[in-house]
Parts: sequence; C-alpha cells; structure tokens
Amino acid sequence: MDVGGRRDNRASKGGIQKACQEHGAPYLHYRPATSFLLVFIRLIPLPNPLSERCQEISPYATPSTQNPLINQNLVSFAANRTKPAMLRLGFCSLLPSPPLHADALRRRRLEPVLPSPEPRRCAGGRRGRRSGLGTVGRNPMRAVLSVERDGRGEERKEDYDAIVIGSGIGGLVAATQLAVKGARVLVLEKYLIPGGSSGYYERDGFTFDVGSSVMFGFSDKGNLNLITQALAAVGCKMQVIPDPTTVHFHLPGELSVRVHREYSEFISELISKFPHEKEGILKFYSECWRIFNALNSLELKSLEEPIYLSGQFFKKPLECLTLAYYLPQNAGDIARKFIKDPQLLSFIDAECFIVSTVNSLHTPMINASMVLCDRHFGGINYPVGGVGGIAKALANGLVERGSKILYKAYVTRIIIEHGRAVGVRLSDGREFFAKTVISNATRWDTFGKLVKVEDLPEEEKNFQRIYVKAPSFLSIHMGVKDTVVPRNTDCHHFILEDDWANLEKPYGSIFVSIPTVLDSSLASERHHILHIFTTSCIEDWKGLSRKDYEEKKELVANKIISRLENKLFPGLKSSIVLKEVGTPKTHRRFLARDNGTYGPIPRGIPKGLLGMPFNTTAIAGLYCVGDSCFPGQGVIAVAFSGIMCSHRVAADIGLEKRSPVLDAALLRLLGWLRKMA
Ligand SMILES: NC(=O)c1ccc[n+]([C@@H]2O[C@H](COP(=O)([O-])OP(=O)(O)OC[C@H]3O[C@@H](n4cnc5c(N)ncnc54)[C@H](O)[C@@H]3O)[C@@H](O)[C@H]2O)c1
Ligand SMILES: CC(C)=CCC/C(C)=C/C=C/C(C)=C/C=C/C(C)=C/C=C/C=C(C)/C=C/C=C(C)/C=C/C=C(\C)CCC=C(C)C
Repeated sequence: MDVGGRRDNRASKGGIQKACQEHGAPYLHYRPATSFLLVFIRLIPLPNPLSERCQEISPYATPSTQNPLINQNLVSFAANRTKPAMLRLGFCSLLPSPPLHADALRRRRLEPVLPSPEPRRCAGGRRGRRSGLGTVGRNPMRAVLSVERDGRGEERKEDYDAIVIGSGIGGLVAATQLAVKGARVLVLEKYLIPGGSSGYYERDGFTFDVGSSVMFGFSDKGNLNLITQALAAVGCKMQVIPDPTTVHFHLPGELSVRVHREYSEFISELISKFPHEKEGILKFYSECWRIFNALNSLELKSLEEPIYLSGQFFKKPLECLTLAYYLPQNAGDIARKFIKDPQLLSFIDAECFIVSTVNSLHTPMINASMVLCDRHFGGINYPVGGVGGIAKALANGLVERGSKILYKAYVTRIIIEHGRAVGVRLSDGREFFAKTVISNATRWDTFGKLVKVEDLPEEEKNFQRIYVKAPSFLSIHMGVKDTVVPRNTDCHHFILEDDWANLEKPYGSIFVSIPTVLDSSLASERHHILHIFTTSCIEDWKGLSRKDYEEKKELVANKIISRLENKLFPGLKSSIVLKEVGTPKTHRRFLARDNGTYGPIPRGIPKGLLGMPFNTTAIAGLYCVGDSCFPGQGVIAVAFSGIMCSHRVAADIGLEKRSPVLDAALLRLLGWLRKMA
C-alpha cells in the first residue's frame, strides 16, 4: 500500500488519516493554537550534555593521462562548452518568482527562454550520450563584473554572480538552481570529474559508484523527489531502475528483515517477526508518515527566507506547525513511546544508523521520517549507467545554461575584503571574484582551512559545540564472478552479525551494495560489482609507513571479506577478479573532507534538527552547502541544502523577492533557536 503523500493539503491529511485507520494507529490532528503551544514547549532549553596529504594508492583516482575513460569524459565536458546555443526553459515548477532587482529584470528581458515540452533523457554513466538540447546564450550586458587573475597577475574581466567551491551534489544543485534563475555561476572542483562522494570511477570494464548506490528522492511523484527535480531544472530526466528492496537487514539472533518497496509488505514482514509489537510498529511508522506527508505538501525552498516561509505557513499552516513541532525531536524517543521490545528498538536503531551513522536516539525525527517513507512512496530508484550520471548531467546542464565548471581547480583560500567574501584563490595562484561565494566543502574545511579568521565566528563555535565529524568509511570496491551472487539476491545489504553493541563501533557493521543486480551494464558479462563499506576512523590509519599502510589495508579488507563470505556469499574470496580498498585517508585526499568525514553527527543527544546551521554564515557573501548544513548527510539531504542555498543567494543578489527587515529578524530568530539546541 502506498500511503498518503499527495500534494493537496486536504488529500495529504486524508491520506495519513486513512493510513492510520487502516493500521489502527491514532490520527492526531492539532489545531494551530495547540500546535504553537506544543512547539514552544519543545523549544524550552534543556541542559545539553557535552561530550573533532597523505601517501595513497587510491581506488578513486587515475591520472587522466592514464585513463582513457576519464579522458573521454573530459573531452565530452569540453565539447559541451562549445555546443551551439539554443534558448530554452527548464521546468515551470522550479522557475523563480518574479525577480525584483533591476539587473535581474534586465537579464530576464535580454534572455528570452522557450518552453521545452518534454525533458530530454540524460546520459547515464559512461554508456550514455548527451542529447545536447542547447544552452542559454550569455548575456552581453551583465551588470556585475568581476576580475579573474591568473598566476602571472594578468587580468581578465568575468562576471560571476556566485562561485561554488566543489561539485558534490550539494554544490551542483546550488549552482544549477542559480543558473536556471538567471545567475552566472563558476564551479571550481579540485578533482577531474564532478560528483564528489556521488561520483564514479572506472576500472577494467567496471563502473563503480564512489559512494552510496541507494538513491532517495529519485521518483516521479510528489514534492520530495529532489534529485529528479534538480535534473528537471536543467531539462534532464534520467532513466531509472526501480529497486524492489531498499535494503536487506541481516541482524543478530538471525533476524532477517527485507525492506520491501511496498509499504504493506514491509510492515507485514516486520510484524511477522514481532507480532506482540504490532500496535507499536504501526504507530511508530504512522507517525513517520505524518511528517513525510507534511513535508511532501510543501514547496521546498530556503527556510532562511521569510517571504517564502511565511507564505508556506499561510498556505499550509497545519503542515508547517507539524514540522515545527517535530523539528527538535529524535526518532528514538518517539519509537520508545510506542515500542518496548529491546530487539525491535535495536532494529529501529539499525534503520536510522544506515542513513545517519548514529542510533535512533541521535537521529532527527524529520530525517528518519523522510527516508523511512520515501523508500515506499517514491521508492528507491537506481540511475541507469550508475550514480555518477547524476552529477555529469547536472554539470552538463550548468554549462548549457551559460555557467562554467573548472576541474583541477583547488581552492585554498576564500578572499575576504572588508568583512565580505568577494572571491577565492586557487593552489596555482589564480584568483576569481564574484558577488557571492558558496562552499560545498565541509564547515570544518571552510572555516578551518579556506577562511582564515582570527576567531571562529560564534555560529561556527556553536555548530562545533553541538556536532562532531562523523567517522569515515573503509570501502572495498570489487569485481567478482557472477556465480558467487545467487539469483534473486537483493541489491543492498546491511550486516551486523552477533552483537547489537557493535552497531556503531568502527568495522562493527557492514554495508554491501551490488548495483549490477539492477544494472548489469556496470560490469563486464558474467560479473558483478560488490561495493562493501564499513565505518572507520582516520586515527586508525595515521602514522604508518607506506608499506605498513598497504599491509594494513589488505589485512582489514580481508577480514571484512571473510565475514561476508561466512554470512552471505560462500566462495567470495576465490571469485574476486578486481579489488580496490579505500581508507579514510582516501576519502580525505580525494574529497577534501576533513578526516575523510561523511558529515556531522551530534556530540550528545541533539534537539532534532534544531541545531543544524542553514546556508548563511557569519561572513557576508559567504554561504555553505552540503552535508554540514541542514538537514545533514545524504544525497537527497544535500540536494535540499543546494535548493535552499540557491534560493537564499538568489534573494540576496536580487533574483528573488527579499525583505531586508524581515531577513534580519528571521536570521536572528533562527540563530537564537540554534543556540538553544
Ligand atoms: N555514505 C556513502 O556511501 C555516501 C556516498 C555518496 C554520497 N553520500 C552523501 O553525499 C554527501 C556529501 O555530499 P556533498 O555535496 O556535501 O559533498 P561531496 O563531498 O560529495 O562533494 C564535495 C566536493 O567538493 C570538492 N571540494 C572540496 N573542497 C574543495 C576545494 N577546496 N576546492 C575545490 N573543490 C573542493 C570535492 O572534491 C568534492 O567533489 C555525504 O554526506 C553523504 O551523505 C554518501
Ligand atoms: C524555521 C522554523 C523554526 C520552523 C519552520 C517549520 C518548517 C516549515 C520546517 C520545515 C522543514 C523542512 C522543509 C525540512 C526538510 C527536511 C528534509 C527534506 C530532510 C531530508 C533528509 C534526508 C536525509 C537525512 C537522507 C539521508 C540519506 C542517507 C544518508 C542515505 C544513505 C544511504 C546509505 C549510506 C546506503 C546504505 C547502503 C546499504 C545498506 C548498502
């Protein structure tokens, strides 16, 4: 059964009410006044328990000169820039509201756009071809000029509205959304191809996803399909393969649970394992749907922009109040209201851990609801050709809209003049200037390395008080003979063998994705890809000689592979035809993420999402995007952060409505709320 999730306010309320009735869960419906009261009761501050270039053979990098496939990609990006221009319109739903700023108005008039009736199919992975529908022509009358200086001090006039540091999904979504609104953007990426941790790499006929292959927000339903929407904004639609099972859990006590795409099948399976907790299971997941439906009814834009925010409160008061009520809450507390069985609560911990790397007591309820429901509402869908196709399509779309992306462009400094971010300096000495700078590097990298300030701004101190760096991963990318993967094996597995206490320990649990189960074109015939990963801390890999480091990689990887062989795939070791091991150092080096972290995790019990910073920073003109911004880790989460960031930046540069007075009031209020977390 698909529950709720309709755009219409009444329909979405009806959907959840029906779901609650069908599952015997209570349907809680607060009047606005009651909700306000509840929200502010939740916001009363409570004591907060307080509790952080290497030698490397990387699986993620092959110098382009040695890798014809990467060369081919670079050539295709270069060719892309020179494609003849055709004026076209993206998707109506993502077009900005009428701009107020004179520059913006002028731009609009000068850049007529023609409607595109159908999005074009985008190339996926290496096998795809670009259809190249065209580009928005450059405006010869740009109002804001900035200066690009090369290493020899020569100057060239440029006219960027925004510079984006990094081309992860967060940075690319922010950049493309701005480009669609008429801004001219420059993306600077230190690596050879776009995508960051959602990139790809190729070896001996295998196309590997660098990171996760589980794609939320990639359906054609509702308002929360943010990856689909981000691609649609640049006129792209990727072909996807529906995954019938989000994940197959293999847990202590021989507990095996498959999260089926169909919600009713998943719920029936879970109830069959815990029949005595039927009511608790229904109530907990119904509460998740309540939040998901509220989220799904909103138009998602910047929560730091008061005109939009008050508009949403006016249009969907109950949904907004529902979200405000759950904003400071965590999934584990809500689960404990309904569920008593310790093993079932541990299962809910595992459900949260796979998306947040922390247990349910530390996972914000809004984030948990988002993933626990989207997998059934829109389902998990895998892009044909691999996850890397998403970033490639966004990067192509950006260039087609007259913006620019530079690879091998390593930003080492954000230039601040008179307290305002005005540009960036690269490791080769080049400097670029723009009205705004958006950093897709983590907040730790942005404020620890790229911005040199005497004192960390209060906001960042507060962020570091509440959040620490999540551990990194040890990842093993393998090509194996297909005989080792039985027919009907699910694509994604989570394995925790004997002891629930190991859930959050380094190397305690194992994630496995076999994307070739869905898309066989990622491997050569009669082969599969196994992407195995487990949490690992950089401290474990520091201070080793090259030889010791390599030996340790081999040792640790073999242990993980043996565990997998025992649990799921007998004969796994002898079936391996290709194996590459990445450590936290690999993630640090190739993604420029401090300690190789995959984003922030709360230091203690958080107040839900309340403490997460949005996109603005204490430095005027400087914004952050990506997983160390609201709502946190995850490809769909960083896509949302990109959408929010682009809206706030667009308002600040005059491409969207804004009210300086309301802005100041809202930003102060949000800052105050964050301090309470
Ligand atoms: N757990 C997984 O397996 C997995 C896999 C893929 C994606 N993800 C999700 O994606 C999220 C990250 O997405 P994101 O968009 O925030 O970041 P990202 O790390 O994917 O991308 C950041 C990009 O910025 C570039 N960069 C960083 N510093 C730079 C600098 N100084 N100069 C130039 N370029 C620089 C990096 O090379 C990288 O391409 C993660 O939190 C994670 O949740 C997770
Ligand atoms: C402002 C104030 C105060 C108030 C207001 C109120 C309101 C209106 C509010 C609103 C809110 C909102 C809108 C929110 C939103 C949110 C969201 C969208 C969220 C999202 C989230 C997401 C997420 C978190 C996701 C995640 C994911 C992930 C991480 C994934 C991962 C995966 C993996 C790792 C895979 C696994 C694998 C295997 C098992 C193999």
